[in-house]
Amino acid sequence: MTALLHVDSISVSFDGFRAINDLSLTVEPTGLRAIIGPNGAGKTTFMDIVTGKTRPDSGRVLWGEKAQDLVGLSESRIARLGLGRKFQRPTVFEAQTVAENLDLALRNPRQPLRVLFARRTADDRARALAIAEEIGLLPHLHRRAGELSHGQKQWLEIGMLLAQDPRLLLVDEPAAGMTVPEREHTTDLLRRAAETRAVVVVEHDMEFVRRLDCRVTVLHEGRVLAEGSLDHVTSNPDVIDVYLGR
Ligand SMILES: Nc1ncnc2c1ncn2[C@@H]1O[C@H](COP(=O)(O)OP(=O)(O)OP(=O)(O)O)[C@@H](O)[C@H]1O
Repeated sequence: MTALLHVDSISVSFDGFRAINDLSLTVEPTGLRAIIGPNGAGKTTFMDIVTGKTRPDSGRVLWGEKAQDLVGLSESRIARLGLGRKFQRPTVFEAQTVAENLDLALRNPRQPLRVLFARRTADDRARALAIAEEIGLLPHLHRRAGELSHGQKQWLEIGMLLAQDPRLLLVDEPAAGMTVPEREHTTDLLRRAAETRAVVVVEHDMEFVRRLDCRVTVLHEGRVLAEGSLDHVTSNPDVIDVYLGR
């Protein structure tokens, strides 16, 4: 299978400090991947580079069948190519209802002109309902997003990203601040989303990562320290030393 994303030997320094150090990493077109690692390992910087927020000093970020290099492209251009990013804190439109939030996302897909000229089609309506059901918010369609629980806001934002049908979804610490049932729902949601696209989850919570039941990449000092199943990486002595503690 051709990789969807191939990060090839990227490095970036901030004030002489190498936050990403010759990092190479490959993401397949479908499935879940968890990225873990101690504070300062470079997880956020990795996502910043892939999404065009930070430009690497060297290396390439190759995307899709044509291995297009994303380095130097704007964040909006990269998003339009099919990379969606979910930040840790939910950023939904609090004054709008769940339905309105999903509508906005559906009318703001990867073609920016569509948002200007779009009329709401029956198809959009059906998709909004399908997404609301998928994220578990069908009973809350007409509530303002600001009234939702933290977990529900996170699901709404994931739904808004799914509305844009990204080929790769990058999700930063989705389980933070969630109750146990909310975490279980989030796991299900991400796993289903990963049936048809790549989903990369940066997460500290090892129980959550275990539930994701996927390939895990451990970052340390800006490079890959270990990769494989969670059991494989957590039995690696280097990972135990730098991340898990003895
Ligand atoms: N814009 C910046 N300017 C200076 N240093 C930065 C900048 N961004 C990141 N760093 C440094 O780069 C290193 C990697 O940071 P990064 O946020 O990517 O780590 P992380 O793995 O996401 O950590 P955490 O788990 O704490 O979020 C850290 O030492 C951080 O202080």
